[in-house]
Amino acid sequence: MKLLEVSGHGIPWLLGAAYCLYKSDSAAGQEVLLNLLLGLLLDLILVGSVKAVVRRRRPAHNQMDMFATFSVDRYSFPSGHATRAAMCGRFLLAHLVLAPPVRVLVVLWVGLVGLSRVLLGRHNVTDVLFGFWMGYCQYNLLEMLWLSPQALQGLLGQLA
Ligand SMILES: CC(C)=CCC/C(C)=C/COP(=O)(O)O
Repeated sequence: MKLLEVSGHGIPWLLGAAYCLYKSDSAAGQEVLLNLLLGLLLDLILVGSVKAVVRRRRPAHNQMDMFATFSVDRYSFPSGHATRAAMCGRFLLAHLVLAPPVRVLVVLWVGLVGLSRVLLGRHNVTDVLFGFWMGYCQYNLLEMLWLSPQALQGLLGQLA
């Protein structure tokens, strides 16, 4: 359960995407990884905002022993792990060429991350279900905001 928790945490995803971006030598790879990073940041902002507005307490039996949390993470609605798993799961399925068994594993991982949030006592079922829906929608938003290489060049040009 703890391993599933780490696998859906923001830090490994952010560090992993940043490292792959640093190592990537193809324009297509860089485009995908930069947009993944954008999605991960967007997820943190949106989940933090909803948590701060709704302020639903975590289940009473939860022990707050998670690593690297923000102050809003004392709230439980929605599950940030569920939003991230759903969004990243869709991202991987859409942007990586994966064999069918691996695609099944990705979907299984998304479901198991959600299940582990409830079994670890971190969340109520509704936090996770809403999190899955929100993560699914966040992926749609990311597709709409998708930064093309041209947009990136324009952005970097403006910064320089
Ligand atoms: C410090 C960073 C980058 C992310 C925090 C990730 C986190 C601990 C989210 C809380 O998830 P749940 O809402 O599922 O408990």
